[in-house]
Amino acid sequence: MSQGGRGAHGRHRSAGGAGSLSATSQLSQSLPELDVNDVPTRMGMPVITFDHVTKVYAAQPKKPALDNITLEVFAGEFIFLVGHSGSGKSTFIKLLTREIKPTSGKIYVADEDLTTMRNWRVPYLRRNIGCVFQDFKLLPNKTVFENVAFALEVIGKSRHVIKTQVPEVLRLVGLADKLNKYPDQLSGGEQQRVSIARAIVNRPPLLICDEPTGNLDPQTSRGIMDLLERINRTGTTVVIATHDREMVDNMRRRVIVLDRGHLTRDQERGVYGSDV
Ligand SMILES: Nc1ncnc2c1ncn2[C@@H]1O[C@H](COP(=O)(O)OP(=O)(O)OP(=O)(O)O)[C@@H](O)[C@H]1O
Repeated sequence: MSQGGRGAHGRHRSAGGAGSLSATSQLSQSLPELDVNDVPTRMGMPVITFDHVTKVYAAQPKKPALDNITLEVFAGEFIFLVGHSGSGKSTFIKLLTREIKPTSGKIYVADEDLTTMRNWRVPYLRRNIGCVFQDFKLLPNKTVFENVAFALEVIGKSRHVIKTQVPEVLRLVGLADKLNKYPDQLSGGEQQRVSIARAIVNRPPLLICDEPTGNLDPQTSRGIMDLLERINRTGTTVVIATHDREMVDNMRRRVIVLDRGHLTRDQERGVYGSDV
């Protein structure tokens, strides 16, 4: 076990000032898709770097939501982020998607410095991060196909790309026969599969899941975790915030424990543990 001692590189990288096309290609170049048989851990550039990150919300000035967090996540890793309610997991995720900024410290996603990133670049960052939530967040008046297609439409993909990629990703998540169903015609597990399909249809190198099995029974949860593991094997880096003890203990992946904003454990092939 290591206690979060990886140490960030402390690099100072420029966000660059190029136009939107260049911004997209820079991000996708720096967040490469890996081959199934070539999933290095701890090699090359980290996908995520937290370098002495502290986040203090104005409403709680004396109690940092995250306190001096330093860690690195490498391409192809599969990580559980665990901790009691209020320990800082959602804050960690919101920092990664640049929903919020740290009070101090540096955050990099691939080579991009999120702390100095201009607002206009944030949508390009988010194209490289798929997000899955506990409550699925599907559009109720769109079909399964349309929900997934919408994620491509909003980033300007052509009809040809949509017609090819949407059925392909729905096959991958096991929903090829539900294309024309509406969310309320699906089980919870199926709805979560749609939301995973939507998150990965643009092939982001990083997938972040906030309590993906929180609303699901144990058997359905296992199916969702199998799917996330399969996605990880294609090279996608997966970060999962969860309270699902059984899942964490069964899967034995890297476990990062937060306790009242502190990183208290960073364990290879970890368990949920009695400190959570
Ligand atoms: N917008 C906010 N304003 C003020 N304090 C906040 C805000 N969001 C979160 N906090 C506080 O920051 C701390 C960390 O909260 P956070 O939501 O990150 O925890 P969490 O581990 O995700 O909890 P849960 O498991 O319940 O989702 C808590 O003390 C919380 O009350």
